[in-house]
Amino acid sequence: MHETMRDRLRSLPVFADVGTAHVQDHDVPDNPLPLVGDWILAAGATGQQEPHAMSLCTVDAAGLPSSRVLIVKDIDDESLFFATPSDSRKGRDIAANPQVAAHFHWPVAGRQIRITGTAADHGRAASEADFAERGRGSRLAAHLHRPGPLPGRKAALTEYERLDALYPDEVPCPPTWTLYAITPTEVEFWEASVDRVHHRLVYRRDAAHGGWRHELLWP
Ligand SMILES: Cc1cc2nc3c(=O)[nH]c(=O)nc-3n(C[C@H](O)[C@H](O)[C@H](O)COP(=O)(O)O)c2cc1C
Repeated sequence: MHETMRDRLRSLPVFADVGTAHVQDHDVPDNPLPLVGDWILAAGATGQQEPHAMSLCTVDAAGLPSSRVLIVKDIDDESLFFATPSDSRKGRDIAANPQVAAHFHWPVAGRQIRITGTAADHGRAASEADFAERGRGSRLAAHLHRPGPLPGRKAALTEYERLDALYPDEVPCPPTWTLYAITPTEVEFWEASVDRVHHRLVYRRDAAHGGWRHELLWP
């Protein structure tokens, strides 16, 4: 019998080999942000590639959502940071509507984190410091970003070579290169369990109390 796409998708294993260690009550910190960093590093230790890659969902002025993957460059007690051009689609969306959602999924660890919050430009000095720490290839490539269609891949390669010759030493930071801070209002930690009784721990920022409140959620 011909195997349909439906059959093939439904036969793929899910949560076949997830971890059995879960966040325990005594591990639950007051602030979720350091725990996000801990989970990224723990996912890396399981062999997960790019454990600091997250999807970021933005919404444009008309309410149309879009998402893409980004690298997290830093996490402090208030925010997660990523860098991108301010005139990119996501940059224009954030200028129109700072509400964002971010998401990590680490299949090997059987974990995900969902974040909602607001994104804001973290300032010129921080953006330039981020740019200065990038490798030469990615600093040059940042200058390739521009709106509108690319006539062909050759045009991008030729432009890259022109930039390489133009900037033999220092590569200047493009004025649009921006380090953004995502300040979460909600962070949910989710862990798969082989018995399907998954673990969910949600933190919500509590403005009145000036900190975070957390609770468990039904699977
Ligand atoms: C693993 C991975 C990491 C990425 N990291 C970044 C990043 O840190 N910054 C960035 O601007 N784009 C990054 N990208 C490319 C983005 O996903 C996206 O294609 C690009 O930023 C254009 O997005 P936009 O048109 O929605 O603004 C990454 C893609 C992948 C797959």
